[in-house]
Amino acid sequence: MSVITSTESAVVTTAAGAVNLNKSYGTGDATVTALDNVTVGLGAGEFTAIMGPSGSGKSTLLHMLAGLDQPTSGQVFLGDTDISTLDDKGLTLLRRDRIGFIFQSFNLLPTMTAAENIVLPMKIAGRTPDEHWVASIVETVGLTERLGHRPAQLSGGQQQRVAAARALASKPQIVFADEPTGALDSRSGAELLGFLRRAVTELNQTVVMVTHDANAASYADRVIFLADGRIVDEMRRPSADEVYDYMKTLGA
Ligand SMILES: Nc1ncnc2c1ncn2[C@@H]1O[C@H](COP(=O)(O)OP(=O)(O)OP(=O)(O)O)[C@@H](O)[C@H]1O
Repeated sequence: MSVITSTESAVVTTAAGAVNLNKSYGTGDATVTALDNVTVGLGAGEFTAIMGPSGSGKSTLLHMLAGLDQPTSGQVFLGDTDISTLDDKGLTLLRRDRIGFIFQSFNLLPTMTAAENIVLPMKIAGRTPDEHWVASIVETVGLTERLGHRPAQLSGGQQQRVAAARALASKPQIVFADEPTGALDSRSGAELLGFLRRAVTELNQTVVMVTHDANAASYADRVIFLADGRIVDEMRRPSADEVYDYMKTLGA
């Protein structure tokens, strides 16, 4: 989508977005509307957080934007590609080549070192990692001393930083993170969020993160609020307190 989104602070190119996106589960009386006519553009080179009460549609929106699930109706764009028109094979290639993922569970291979885990998806895809880029990611994530360690020899926070480095290693167009600090203590969570922040500010990456945590959202450039499957508001560079107070008005 080549839409340019104008904000009070900058003109931002859209990295991904949705137009009139709807997602329902089930049929008849049992139908659940998870997303209700969502239109949104996500800025390139920005860190966007998606917040909202439990069941508001955050994960559903992230899954649709990342090509992990098909919408009931509407369009989803990654750059200029309308991904709602792609078949399963096209979506698989798009996820492999153009998107990075960070999940709550780190999903590292236990028999491989941190360094091997970081470049594994690229090796599987038959791509040669850009060594300079991978080195800058590893340095930014603060893992240079740990590259020869296996996941079991790393703390949870270090494992999640390996997973984050893996997500960014192929220079994806966008990184989607689903509750990336959910399994971390607050200090490890802060380290991971600091890394995502630097990846955007210093390495010009694009990150979109679902979170329940107002403090985590305060690392973002923009926070989008969902309620009952709709976007109800957004804030730019809010403090944790501003996010927390707004979430209370949503009943969360
Ligand atoms: N596979 C599914 N089948 C049926 N209903 C679903 C399915 N996935 C999600 N839903 C429903 O869609 C709505 C939105 O769910 P979603 O997981 O996107 O919310 P969320 O904001 O991410 O919630 P949470 O913060 O609790 O993870 C909820 O009412 C949920 O029960």
